[in-house]
Amino acid sequence: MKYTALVPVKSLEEAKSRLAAHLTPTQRASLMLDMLHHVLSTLQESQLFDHVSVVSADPRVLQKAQAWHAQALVETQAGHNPALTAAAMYERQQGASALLTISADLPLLQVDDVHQLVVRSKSYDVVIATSQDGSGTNALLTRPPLVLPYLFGINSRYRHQREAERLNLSCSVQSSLGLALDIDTIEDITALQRYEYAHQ
Ligand SMILES: Nc1nc2c(ncn2[C@@H]2O[C@H](COP(=O)(O)OP(=O)(O)OP(=O)(O)O)[C@@H](O)[C@H]2O)c(=O)[nH]1
Ligand SMILES: C=C(OP(=O)(O)O)C(=O)O
Repeated sequence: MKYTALVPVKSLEEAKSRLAAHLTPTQRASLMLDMLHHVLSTLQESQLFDHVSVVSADPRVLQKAQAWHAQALVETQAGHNPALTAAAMYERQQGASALLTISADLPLLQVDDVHQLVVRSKSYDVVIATSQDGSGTNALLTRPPLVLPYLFGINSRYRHQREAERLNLSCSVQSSLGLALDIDTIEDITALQRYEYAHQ
């Protein structure tokens, strides 16, 4: 079984747009890259993946991805779902038998979170890791790749679950702090700072 991980990253100028009122463009780009570095390091440290890829339209992101020992995939189809679909087709061609798609903005992600996802995927076709409010998808592990179409966007957790049901795929939902706390809003940054203060 060849597990591969795929991390989609928006162009830095557009990333973290919900933080535009609070952070300068330089701060947003550097926050994004710091979080990406953490996610890539955690995936690599887990030693669960044949390799880790980053798909982005941004040359700066792709350059960093390579420097951090990930494979850089140029976004050939614009937008979150099309970019992932094209990249997943490529990974499938390269022999991936299971594919984890995971957000780049998970600063509390730990090896154990990733380990649990992979363990669960041995018994299910699809594993979904939810965002904090339960409505989004922060990670999606499918075996084989593309057995479920990517439906990221509003209420994607429910849309992925319903589509899995429609396609008669077994599906499990996982929630853990490391997978749930994605940094989108100023409230998320406050929650992260509180967590770090309490655990320092
Ligand atoms: N390659 C690629 N990745 C994307 C695209 N849209 C979103 N992502 C990535 O998908 C994950 C979740 O993205 P969002 O939370 O929607 O976007 P964001 O930049 O983090 O935040 P907002 O701009 O505030 O929506 C992050 O890793 C993003 O970088 C896209 O069009 N192309
Ligand atoms: C973050 C999500 O999607 P998008 O990036 O497309 O808004 C999601 O589906 O939880």
